[in-house]
Amino acid sequence: MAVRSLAYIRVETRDLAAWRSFAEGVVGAAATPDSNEERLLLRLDGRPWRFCIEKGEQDRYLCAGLECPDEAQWQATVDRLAKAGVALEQADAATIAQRHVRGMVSLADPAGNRIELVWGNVVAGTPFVSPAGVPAFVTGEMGFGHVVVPTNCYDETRRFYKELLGFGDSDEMRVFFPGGPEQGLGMSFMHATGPRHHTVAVGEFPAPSGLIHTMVEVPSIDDVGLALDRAQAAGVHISSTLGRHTNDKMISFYMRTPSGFDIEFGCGGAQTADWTTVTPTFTIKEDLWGHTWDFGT
Ligand SMILES: Cc1ccc(O)c(O)c1CC[C@@H]1C(=O)CC[C@]2(C)C(=O)CC[C@@H]12
Ligand SMILES: [Fe+2]
Repeated sequence: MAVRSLAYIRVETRDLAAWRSFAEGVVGAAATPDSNEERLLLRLDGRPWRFCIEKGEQDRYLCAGLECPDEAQWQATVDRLAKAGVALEQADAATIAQRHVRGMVSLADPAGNRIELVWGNVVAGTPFVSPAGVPAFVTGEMGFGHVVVPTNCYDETRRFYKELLGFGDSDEMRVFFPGGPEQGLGMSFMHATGPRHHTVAVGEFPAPSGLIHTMVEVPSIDDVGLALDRAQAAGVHISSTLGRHTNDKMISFYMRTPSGFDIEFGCGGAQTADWTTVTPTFTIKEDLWGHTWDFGT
């Protein structure tokens, strides 16, 4: 009765052309033939798409597609949410077809972050070919990566993911900013049932775009370095230099998307096959090395 992975995200943008050149030329995602002036669908793997970028009036993150492994687990999770009094919106057939899933309800977490709870593994049937030569993205049963969402009600938001969506604690930390609160700002990294270290993290930070960042993973450090070269050549804002996180051991850098949030681009993230074998950590130094931040404007 739990979420296994991050299936997709949806994003709104005023500038679809900017997103297309960023996604294809820098990230190395592949725009699908279904893309048009209203909607850019981006592949990272054998799924029909992982990012849906929609033309709109604002630049902002819309929602995460969180996936249950099968219909029974999805239904049990939906029932638990309903019993807890969470407002659920049943998706119609057209929406389910557009998302390339088998079932979907939409809802919000206590901080107002939108979630589409889905099930179904639709296979595109054509190979993923990166236009930037990325050999592959590390996805599969781990999902495509993670999202870090903002919250102004930290404890309640953590409880929601753990008690209602079946997440477990991987790591917690307090982040100290100059002029920030003395007790620091909370960050909570939570795992779904899949092996990825965290699928959702919540941070006590504001995020005007709606998202702090989303992460994609590639097989090797050279794939990360080549992406950093492409980002710098394209004049993309580098939000953080290369570094290695203490908690999930990922080596990554962060860059600014046209919608104002960051993409973390990394490799070497820790995986756990059996979550009963690990004790959640509390990290007091965020990085083993690197990750110097430039939050920009
Ligand atoms: C610390 C950490 C561990 C694993 C991750 O996948 C990960 O993204 C992070 C960094 C989280 C976090 C952030 O995203 C925004 C800027 C933050 C708050 C910092 O200034 C330090 C930690 C950073
Ligand atoms: Fe991250």
